[in-house]
Amino acid sequence: MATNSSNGEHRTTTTTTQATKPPPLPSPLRFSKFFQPNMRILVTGGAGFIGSHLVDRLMQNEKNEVVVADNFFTGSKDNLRKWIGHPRFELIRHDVTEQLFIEVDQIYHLACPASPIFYKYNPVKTIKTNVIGTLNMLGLAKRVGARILLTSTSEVYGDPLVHPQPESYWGNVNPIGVRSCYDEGKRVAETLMFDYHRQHGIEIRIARIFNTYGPRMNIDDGRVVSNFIAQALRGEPLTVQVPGTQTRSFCYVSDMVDGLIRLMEGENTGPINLGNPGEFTMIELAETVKELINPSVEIKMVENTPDDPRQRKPDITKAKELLGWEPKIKLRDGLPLMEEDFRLRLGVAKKN
Ligand SMILES: NC(=O)c1ccc[n+]([C@@H]2O[C@H](COP(=O)([O-])OP(=O)(O)OC[C@H]3O[C@@H](n4cnc5c(N)ncnc54)[C@H](O)[C@@H]3O)[C@@H](O)[C@H]2O)c1
Ligand SMILES: O=c1ccn([C@@H]2O[C@H](COP(=O)(O)OP(=O)(O)O[C@H]3OC[C@@H](O)[C@H](O)[C@H]3O)[C@@H](O)[C@H]2O)c(=O)[nH]1
Repeated sequence: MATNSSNGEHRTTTTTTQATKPPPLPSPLRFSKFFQPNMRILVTGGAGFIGSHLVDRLMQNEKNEVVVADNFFTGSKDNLRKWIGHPRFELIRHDVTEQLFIEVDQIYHLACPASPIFYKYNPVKTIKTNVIGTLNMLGLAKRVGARILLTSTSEVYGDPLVHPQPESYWGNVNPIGVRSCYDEGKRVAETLMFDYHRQHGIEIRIARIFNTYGPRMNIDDGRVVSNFIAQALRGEPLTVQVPGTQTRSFCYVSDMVDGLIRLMEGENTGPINLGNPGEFTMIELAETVKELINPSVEIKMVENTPDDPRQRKPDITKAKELLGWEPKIKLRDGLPLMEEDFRLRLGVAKKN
């Protein structure tokens, strides 16, 4: 340290770089227990839509122990019903804006509301979840030497001026808009991931997820696929927000989980786009849902919300080359699988 007080100011300059401390060894007791997992995995946000499907897949490996930390803001214990009480599974009611002290080998950090309605509900909390939550999970990763994967988002590209979006595109985001608690929050989360990687040698992985859909989405989640399916089953008009020509690319959840696990297990930090490159306007989506689920339903144009991105489609060249991953399930095949789940939950039987 050097102190300069020649002009009355006290400036401190650090001249030494801090050496990275190796993580502590796991507790010796860990290896004296009857069951020895190969891997103890933390899934934050594991009670949510993507998180609970990820947990299902991770639990299939009998050498994994899975710990879920969730504050149940948009997630539910119901999504994890089949694992509660299982000896390799633990569920903790925990808010990631608070520190968490546990011993794990990998962290899938998903905790964050994802539907615009929910992330805009309490924007200050959303940005805290993204920034403080990610900081806390990186602190945990540093303390125990765990590898950490962040589920970032296509929203980091904002209202993109490059189409389709490659990972090298820096985006077009409104930093003071109503979506910024989420998209700027995720951008800071990505920055934190890379700074911990460069400064502390933490093993990081970043997935930029594009719109994902499937069973277990909240019925009143507010996102477009769940809205249209619920509306079609209830016989209500499908609400297309104007202009209706805005596009999205929809990935079925099992493909997404496959991509996330490949990214975690592979050698690349990312960011890597994970999404289905099939691109649809919202009018096309409404027409497809109408045709497949309820041809008698009406399509109604309604008001939109500010800063809605006009187009979105992932360039998945990197995912193909680096992870050997590409989605298998087309929209027309995925929608009926989600319809089945929504019918059961809404109690609407299929007419023959
Ligand atoms: N589904 C998509 O289309 C999509 C697209 C891009 C990115 N993502 C990202 O993937 C992740 C999962 O999304 P999802 O669709 O499953 O959403 P979701 O809302 O179903 O799940 C989010 C989970 O995080 C929990 N959570 C929220 N805030 C928390 C907090 N402060 N502490 C602890 N838990 C908290 C919720 O209760 C919920 O269980 C999110 O990080 C989201 O940003 C999703
Ligand atoms: O009822 C509806 C709901 C939505 N929409 C439109 O559908 C499009 C998609 O909206 P959604 O609410 O499903 O989601 P968005 O694409 O805006 O954001 C999504 O993508 C990126 C993720 O990070 C977010 O978590 C996710 O919500 C928007 O253009 C919206 O205007 C409708 O036309 N009708």
